[in-house]
Amino acid sequence: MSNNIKVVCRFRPPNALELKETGGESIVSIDAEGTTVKMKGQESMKGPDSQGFTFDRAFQMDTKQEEVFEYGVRGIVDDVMNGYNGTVFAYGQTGSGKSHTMMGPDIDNNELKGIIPRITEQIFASIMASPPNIEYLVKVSYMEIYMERIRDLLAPQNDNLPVHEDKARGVYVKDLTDFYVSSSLEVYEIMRQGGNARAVSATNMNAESSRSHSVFVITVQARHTETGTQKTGTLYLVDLAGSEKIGKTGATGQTLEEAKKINKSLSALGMVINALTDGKSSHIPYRDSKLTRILQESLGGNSRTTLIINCSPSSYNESETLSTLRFGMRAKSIKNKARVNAELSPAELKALLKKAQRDHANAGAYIGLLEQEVGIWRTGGSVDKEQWATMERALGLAPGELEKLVGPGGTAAPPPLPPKAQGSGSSTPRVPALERVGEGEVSRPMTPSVERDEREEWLRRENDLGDQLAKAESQVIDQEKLIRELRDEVAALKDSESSASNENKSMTGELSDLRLQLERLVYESKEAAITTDAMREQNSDLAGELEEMRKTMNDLKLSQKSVSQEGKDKKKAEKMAAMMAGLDTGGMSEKEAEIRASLARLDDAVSADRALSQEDLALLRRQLEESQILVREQQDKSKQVNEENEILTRRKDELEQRLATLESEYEELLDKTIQDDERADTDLSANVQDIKNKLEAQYAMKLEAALNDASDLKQQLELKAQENKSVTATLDTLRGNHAELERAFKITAAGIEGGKSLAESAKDMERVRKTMAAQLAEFDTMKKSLMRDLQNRCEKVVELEISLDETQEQYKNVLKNSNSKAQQRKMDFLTRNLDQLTLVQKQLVEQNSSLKKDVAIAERKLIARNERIQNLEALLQDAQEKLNVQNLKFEERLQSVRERLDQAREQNKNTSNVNSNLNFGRIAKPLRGGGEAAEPTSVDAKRSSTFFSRPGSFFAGGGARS
Ligand SMILES: Nc1ncnc2c1ncn2[C@@H]1O[C@H](COP(=O)(O)OP(=O)(O)OP(=O)(O)O)[C@@H](O)[C@H]1O
Repeated sequence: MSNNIKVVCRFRPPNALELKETGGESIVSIDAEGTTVKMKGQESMKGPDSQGFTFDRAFQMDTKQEEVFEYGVRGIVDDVMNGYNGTVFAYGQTGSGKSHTMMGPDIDNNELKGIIPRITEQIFASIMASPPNIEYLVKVSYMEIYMERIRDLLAPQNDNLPVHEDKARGVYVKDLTDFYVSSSLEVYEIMRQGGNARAVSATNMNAESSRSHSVFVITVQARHTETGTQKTGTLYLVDLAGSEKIGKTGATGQTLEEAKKINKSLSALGMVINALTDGKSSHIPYRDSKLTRILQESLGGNSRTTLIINCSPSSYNESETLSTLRFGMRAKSIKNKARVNAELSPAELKALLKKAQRDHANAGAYIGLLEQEVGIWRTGGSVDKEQWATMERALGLAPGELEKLVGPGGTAAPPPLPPKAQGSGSSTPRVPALERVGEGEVSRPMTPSVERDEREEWLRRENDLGDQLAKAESQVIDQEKLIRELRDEVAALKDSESSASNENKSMTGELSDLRLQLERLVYESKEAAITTDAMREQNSDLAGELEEMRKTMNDLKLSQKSVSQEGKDKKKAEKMAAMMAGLDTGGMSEKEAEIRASLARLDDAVSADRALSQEDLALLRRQLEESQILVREQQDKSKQVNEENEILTRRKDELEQRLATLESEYEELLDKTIQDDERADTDLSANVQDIKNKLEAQYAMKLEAALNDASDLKQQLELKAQENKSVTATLDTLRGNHAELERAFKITAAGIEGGKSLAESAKDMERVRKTMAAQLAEFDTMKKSLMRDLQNRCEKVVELEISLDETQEQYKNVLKNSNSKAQQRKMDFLTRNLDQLTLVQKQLVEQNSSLKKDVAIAERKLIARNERIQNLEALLQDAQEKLNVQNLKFEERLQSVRERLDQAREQNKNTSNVNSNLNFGRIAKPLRGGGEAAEPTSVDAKRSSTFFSRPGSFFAGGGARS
């Protein structure tokens, strides 16, 4: 039965972009019948396009989903339920509303849901309404054609399925997973699962644009449970990829490749339509693309097909809309030959067998007759023309009877055996479908120039080749993937190699830098050593200078000391002079001289035996008185000396006490000064310590000297006491002498007065004289010793005073040390000098040590760097070795990955039938309706049940509507 493709056109409302670009103005007008579309755009006004495009139906922008379904699709679903194949195509540019039409924006929304949900619902509604003696099996599959590869969306790992064709099934996709479904919800779930697996890539025109063709297949098998007859209707729901020109999508690179391939299948579709409609092509290029190959039956074959062309009403997409409308127009004239896909029941098969057996028996009888005739002819005999072997004669029919049976112009096909020849004689009804099978009628377009007998073999071979091709393609793809991975790996390795070489370079650079640094360090080290030596020399020079300065300082100190000693001596001499000046020895000497002169005169008088004159006596008396006065004076002086001695002793004690006080004060002050100095400058602590030590040494010396002096003074005091005693004794003696002199004078005076002899007087005088002389000598000696003693004492006192002065001076100096500016300056100067010297020395020492350290560090660094260089070289070598090892490992791993991949593929193939998410659909679920066979509820129900409600009607050809 021939039927044209139904083409409907649907316009969508202008989208945001179009509103923005053109203000939403529509350039489309549809006539009152709703069949002809006219475009008002510039391009459309030229040529035949200006006449408009007439379709089965043209839908306005505001057409409801239901309307499109009712007009364009419902009939096809009915036919599918009746065992016909059906196809619904959605064609149009990206964003023209294909998905909107096919699926709809919301499955659960009654108004908005698209064709596919409505089809699903209608199928199950029809099943529910069908009589219970018809058993249905509904199964679905979902695939995508992307980049000329068929991917199973319900088992996405199968991404390059081959297309097969055989006599029984026609064209089909091998190994495509199908799921049995028993409700719309299950269908939706499967669609969702498949939709998730779709390859979607955004383009500039529509963010949700799909650049793959999707094909949703619903197969409905209906089996009459009583007769066993079965028919199968397959519905293809095809959402084609965007038909726009590549330039407009802004596709480049990979997307451009995709677009080209997609366009290849779309242009193949166009070529097929052209070939089908131009009326002269003997070859239809179905095999040019996977899409046209799968849809071979839908285009010019065994299918009821509706093409929905989706268009934009805006001038912005005018050229795309025009090309879409032209496509629709061309497709409109395609003629299909839809037929029911029925399978023979056992009874039909039996009838067929019987017919074949009968034909065989007829042929056998005819052959036997012919052989008989041939035998006659061969033996030279002849057979009358009337007796020639014919089928009629073989079958025992009257002449012309066979023609009556098969009809005029019939073929030489043997007529059915007469009832007698049919054995049982049971009548088998004529089955047109069986006759078609017997006649080899095939509604599918046949491959030209291939003999029908060879066709099966040819298809088998083609299928095998298709399998091999798919396998090879998969292998190629895998290989390409592998190559890509290997390329990536190689690139990564190259990168790592280049980075390693860069690292190597940088390390080499670093190495050379390090070497340079090393050389520089060696050079610097040498220089430092030289500098150190020079510094050492300078240091020793400076140490010498320091030593000299110290010596000079000591000399200066000594000279200062000697100067002060000289001054001290001078001072001492002066003091001694002043002290000694106080001691009036001259008077005594004069008196002594006078006494001595008187004694000499007395001696002279005694020796001359002359009597002493009154003058002499008066003189003697006077001298005696004077002597007495002198003695008294001497006594006074002695007393005075004693007193002075006591005073001196006291003063000495005082001085000693003061010295002790001063010493303690000095110590305190020294400590204080040192502490102050230490606090003020801890760096000077060493110097202060030096000074302190020196001062302490000086102090110890002075203390020792003072103690020595004190002990000397004690000794001298003892001596003095002894001398005092001796002076006292002398004084006593002198007193005795004086008393004796007085007595002698009295005697003399009495003698003179009493008339004693001169001789006695002379003797007495002599005695007195001798005594006096002895006493004088004694006195002289004593005087000398006293003078010596006095001088010594004076010296000691002076020394003590000087020592005291010095101590005071020192004390003052110490005081000044903290106060005196000059001293401070001097001290500061000296300290500075000392500091500077110390600093210089320190610096030199530090420089020296730092240089030594630097040299040591440099040497260490050098060693470390050398080690690092060696390490780095070793690491580099290691890395290269590792790289090689890794390379080998990688290759091994790659090999194992390949093997595992192959294994996984194998397993996948085996397990592809198991889908955890869709585990409800792998078992056939026969569905039976609860509808009344005799009273169908609707036209559709009628359609779906006509077949089986009247068994005879099946064989009478419950044909699809044309
Ligand atoms: N008839 C319509 N009524 C209202 N909106 C529509 C209609 N047709 C399409 N649209 C809207 O236009 C936009 C694009 O539609 P859709 O996605 O169906 O285009 P498409 O042709 O399937 O695109 P693609 O080729 O990318 O799949 C969507 O937002 C959709 O809702």
